[in-house]
Amino acid sequence: MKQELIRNFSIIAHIDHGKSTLADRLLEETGTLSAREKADQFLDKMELERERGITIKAQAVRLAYHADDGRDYILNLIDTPGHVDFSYEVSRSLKACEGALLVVDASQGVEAQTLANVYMAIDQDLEVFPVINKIDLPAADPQRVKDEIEEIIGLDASDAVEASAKEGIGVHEILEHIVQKVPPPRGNPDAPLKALIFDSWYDSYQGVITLVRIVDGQLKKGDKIRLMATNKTYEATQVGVFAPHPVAIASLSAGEVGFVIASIKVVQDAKVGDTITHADRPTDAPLPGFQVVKPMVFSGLYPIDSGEYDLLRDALEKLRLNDSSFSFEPENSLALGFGFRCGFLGLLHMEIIQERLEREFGVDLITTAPTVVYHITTVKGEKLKVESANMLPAVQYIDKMEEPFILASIHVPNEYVGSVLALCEEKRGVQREIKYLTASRVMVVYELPLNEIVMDFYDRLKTLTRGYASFDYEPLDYRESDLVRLNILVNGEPVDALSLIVHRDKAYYRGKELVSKMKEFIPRQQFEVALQAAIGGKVVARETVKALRKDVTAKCYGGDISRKRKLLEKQKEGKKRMKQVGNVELPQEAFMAILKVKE
Ligand SMILES: Nc1nc2c(ncn2[C@@H]2O[C@H](COP(=O)(O)OP(=O)(O)OP(=O)(O)O)[C@@H](O)[C@H]2O)c(=O)[nH]1
Repeated sequence: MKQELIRNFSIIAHIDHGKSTLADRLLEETGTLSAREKADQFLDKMELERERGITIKAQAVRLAYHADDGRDYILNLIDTPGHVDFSYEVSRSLKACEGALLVVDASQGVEAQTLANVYMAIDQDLEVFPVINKIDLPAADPQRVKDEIEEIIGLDASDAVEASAKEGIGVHEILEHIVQKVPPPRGNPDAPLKALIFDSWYDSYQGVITLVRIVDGQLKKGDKIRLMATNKTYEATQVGVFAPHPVAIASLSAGEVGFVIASIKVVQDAKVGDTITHADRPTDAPLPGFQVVKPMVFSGLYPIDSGEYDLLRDALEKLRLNDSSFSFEPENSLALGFGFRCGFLGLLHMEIIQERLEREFGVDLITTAPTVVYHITTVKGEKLKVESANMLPAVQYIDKMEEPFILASIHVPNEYVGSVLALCEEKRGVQREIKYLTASRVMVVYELPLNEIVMDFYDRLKTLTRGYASFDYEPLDYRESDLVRLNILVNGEPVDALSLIVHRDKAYYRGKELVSKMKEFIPRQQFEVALQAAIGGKVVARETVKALRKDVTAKCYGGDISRKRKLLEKQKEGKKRMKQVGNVELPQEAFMAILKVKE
């Protein structure tokens, strides 16, 4: 395939601005998708993705396009994840492209997430051109959005395409822009092979499938290949493209995008960002930018029924096969028994995994509140990484504690700036910048402790701004901080799974709020239940759940049996999520109360 007839591009968009809908339109317009497939958005693969309307895994689809200039082009659409948790994957997907469409909702305008990805694309020298989507909406204001794109991002929006992915307006024009504006790839097909892995996943029939962009050289079926990060060699048993279904081809050459199957057993051996070369004629240096992504957020996952421990372990192993950024190791809790401490890229990643465990694998879980990784220096000078309060050494052994900070950018209409600033201050933020992007939109930049973000920051931001704020963050550094371990005691027994690490200034307040929230969730039992919050040996708050007096079904007067049964069933359902702690039954909500504490 001649490189001048290839265009590799991706679509950058804020969540819900219409990326998947537009991608499907492009597939349809180029005849890549059959009528039957149009019913469903093709690019969002997993059921969960479709339900939540978010794109998780990057994918590449080859489109054949007969352009107005009479030539036949190959357009490779490389789909990128749309969430801050997956920004490393986004960066690698963009590396596989020469250009990007910037899709902006004509009624919403530029949002924080759009910005992060668009700057990433500009940094990587991609040709970025705007598409104003959803012009069919009554609230659409394409001119305002074009002005915003020019003012905020500094991109020329004068010939931005005005489109409606929903109604198919502007789709042909977008394809022509891709052909005319995105530069063709330039790689040397005769040089030693350099192929960038920008996605990989596990398939139970084929093993690991990697999506690659050939930067230099050629990759043929049967070639002996080497993955440079692990230095392991394999045979490329299949080479192909998604069009959109997998089609085997003889070889992929410089500039092309496709998949390689090479009997790789686990995704950990074919990490995103790694370089594939030939075993017998290797390239000198791998492609730059390879990173091993590290989990940022940790949480304990425990089966409600301890008999499901093996089931949970198998499910976690299956999920890890497919997701090299997810980690887990066995953990033991006095309160919850045997479970696993799991590491995630961020909160969304965590929710996705938890949901898949319950939905696809049928494991009922108790999850503990998410925490971050703290750096501890002991009095002996040892350095520890601690990701749960229970791993924290006793105070007398700790010399210094550090916590991770992030740089958060929040975009918000100016009427909400006051509340956003108050929230950031309350969350121990350090203000960096407040900037008017337009007359009515403001960008607020704060340095914030990640520990405060994993609690309830995002939900509160959304509530305070009625959903109008958009939020993006990147890791910054570790800073020394005055942190303490807050213990929760149920009838005098410390519940290890409920301990948490908090800033000293907040410990008293958080402890107080926590026990009062827990009180709401813990059903009355045959005896009184005391809930206490303590720092070290010092109790800082106490609440009591009074003993049960009445029969719950007593109010079902008149012997209405169906109603009575319903109530009992409801109770049974509730039981499923109960965990026996000492002699007290705690529901899942009590464990999550930590997250629901408002300050
Ligand atoms: N009115 C209107 N709605 C649209 C248009 N394009 C997309 N939508 C709707 O906007 C919503 C979000 O569209 P998606 O294509 O799923 O958005 P996305 O950007 O892919 O979202 P993520 O996958 O979460 O990144 C859906 O309900 C679409 O039907 C459009 O041109 N006009």
